Amino acid sequence: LDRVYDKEQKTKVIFDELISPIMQDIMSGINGTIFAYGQTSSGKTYTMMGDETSPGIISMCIKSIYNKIENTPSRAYFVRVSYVELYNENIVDLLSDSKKVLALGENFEGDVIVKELKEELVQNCDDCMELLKRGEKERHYGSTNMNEKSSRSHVFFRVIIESRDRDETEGDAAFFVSQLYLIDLAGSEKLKQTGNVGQRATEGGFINKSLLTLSQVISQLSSNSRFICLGFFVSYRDSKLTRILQNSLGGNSKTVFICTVTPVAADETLSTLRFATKVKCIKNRPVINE
Ligand SMILES: Nc1ncnc2c1ncn2[C@@H]1O[C@H](COP(=O)(O)OP(=O)(O)OP(=O)(O)O)[C@@H](O)[C@H]1O
Repeated sequence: LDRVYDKEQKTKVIFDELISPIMQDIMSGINGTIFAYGQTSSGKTYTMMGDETSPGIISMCIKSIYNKIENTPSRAYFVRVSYVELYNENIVDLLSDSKKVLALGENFEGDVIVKELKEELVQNCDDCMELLKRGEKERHYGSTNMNEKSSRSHVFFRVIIESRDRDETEGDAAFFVSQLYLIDLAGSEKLKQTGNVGQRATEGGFINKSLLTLSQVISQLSSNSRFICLGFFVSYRDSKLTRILQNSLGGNSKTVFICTVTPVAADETLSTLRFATKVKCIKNRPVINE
């Protein structure tokens, strides 16, 4: 693995050591993805969202983006944000008042997109944080025996950054376009440990199934990494989670997986570490999107 952090380490250290270099690239047209992956109650949401005393990775990324914008007056930046939840295999826009279930499709370049997804143009750091909070209120959380406030869905906060040199005339200017995906996955869970029944058990079933597909895709990518360019089969289509993440997992993105573990269950820790080891073998091919 690239780094191992113990429980004393602050999220800020992870940001400085692993995420900060990606933030430089994001501002220059290279896509980035940051995942939190691990069993239930191991600290994924704590790491990504933070709490009153410790800011999370997402707010640090937002601050870093606007810091960079303020310090680069020679370029004009346009920032758009979307926030999506995948709950029981249904995609819902957390920033839209309508709770309509959205479909997946492909754009002209063949990249997977969420159809009819609202993208908000954001002018400053405070507005962006406000959107994050607004979406956060709409997310599905629920109480289980393992975690009083357990994420019942996977959530994808996406920031799209376009920029051009202010000296060039608008029509002729080359645009950099990059997207940063910040993803808080729901955690794998065992019925015996969570004590879930009814709706919670149904949610747990969907969570485990999508994570299993993610794990299979990671296995295929890690063992066939050299052959992907030759069209090796990868089962992205087996779940919406892996379809949405197609580009971030085996394509044009610099991707960081933060894998969280807890001593509560040793076998789950082992499986998370195996997953992390496989992820480390995947070779993406990020390019500047101009
Ligand atoms: N590094 C940490 N320092 C202090 N508290 C933490 C830390 N990591 C997690 N916690 C606390 O542990 C509890 C579980 O964490 P969290 O909800 O982030 O887990 P999770 O992996 O997102 O779980 P789930 O998959 O069920 O949503 C929370 O009360 C959280 O505040």
